[in-house]
Amino acid sequence: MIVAPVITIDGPSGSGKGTVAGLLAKQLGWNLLDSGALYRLLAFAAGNHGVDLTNEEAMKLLAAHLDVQFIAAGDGRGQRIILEGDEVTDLIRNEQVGAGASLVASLPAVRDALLQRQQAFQEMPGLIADGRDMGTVVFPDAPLKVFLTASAEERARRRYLQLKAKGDDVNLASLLDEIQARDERDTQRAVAPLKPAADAIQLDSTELSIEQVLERILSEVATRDLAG
Ligand SMILES: Nc1ncnc2c1ncn2[C@@H]1O[C@H](COP(=O)(O)OP(=O)(O)OP(=O)(O)O)[C@@H](O)[C@H]1O
Ligand SMILES: Nc1ccn([C@H]2C[C@H](O)[C@@H](COP(=O)(O)O)O2)c(=O)n1
Repeated sequence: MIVAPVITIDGPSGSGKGTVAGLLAKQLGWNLLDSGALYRLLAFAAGNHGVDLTNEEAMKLLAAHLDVQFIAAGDGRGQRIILEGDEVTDLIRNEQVGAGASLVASLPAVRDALLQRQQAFQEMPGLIADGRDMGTVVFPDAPLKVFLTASAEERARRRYLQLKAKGDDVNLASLLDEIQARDERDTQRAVAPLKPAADAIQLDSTELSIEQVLERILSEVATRDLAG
C-alpha cells in the first residue's frame, strides 16, 4: 500500500506554522491539517453549548461528535471552517479562544478523541500537518518534521500586527504575557507536550522572512525527494 507522505510543522504560538503550512500545501498541492483549529473549535463549541472547559468527560464527548468541515476556499483566503453549519473561520482566531484551546488541549481524553480524526487527513498526494504534537504523537513516522520557533517578543509583535490589521483593539505587552502563558501550558502539560521530535529539523524564524522559512523547508523536501 502506498502511504501518503506527511510533513509536520510543530512549534509555539505565532512562530508562523499556520502561514508556512498553508503556503507549502498550496505550492505542493497537498492536503492541510490545522490541528490547532480543532482545539480552538472545541473551546468555541464548549462556549456555545455551555460546557465547562475543564469537564474532561463532557469535553471528550464534544470532541468525539464535533461537526466540523474544512473547506479549501480556492480564492487565496486559505481554508474556511464550518462548525455545526456556521462559518467560524475568523471567530476562532483570537487570544481568548486560543487560551481556551490550550486549556482543553491538556485533557488526555480530548487528545485521544481527536487522534484518529487528525490521522484521517493523511491522504494522497501528501499532507502538511501543523500543531504541537504532529511529529511526536500524531504522525511519528513522517519523513520530514520541522520544529519552527521564534523569540516570544517577535511572536507577540507578529500577533500584534496581525490583530491590528484585523481592526482588533490590542496591546503588545498583554499579547506577550498571553503568549508566554500559553507557551508555559503547552510545554509543561503531562500529555503530548510541545517539544521537538528527536528527528525534527529546528528552524528559528526570528530573523527569517516567511519566504526564507518556506525556501528552507522546500530544500529539505527536495533533498528527501518527497514531492515526486
Ligand atoms: N517569518 C515571519 N516573519 C514575519 N511575520 C511572520 C513570519 N511568520 C509568520 N508571520 C506572521 O505572524 C503571524 C502569526 O503567524 P501564524 O498564524 O502562521 O503563526 P502560528 O505559529 O500558526 O500561530 P498559532 O499556533 O497561534 O496559530 C501572521 O500574521 C504571519 O503572517
Ligand atoms: N497539535 C496541537 C495543536 C494545538 N494544540 C493546542 C495548544 C494551543 O495553545 C492551542 C491552539 O493552537 P493554535 O491554533 O494556536 O496553533 O491548541 C495542541 O495542544 N496540539
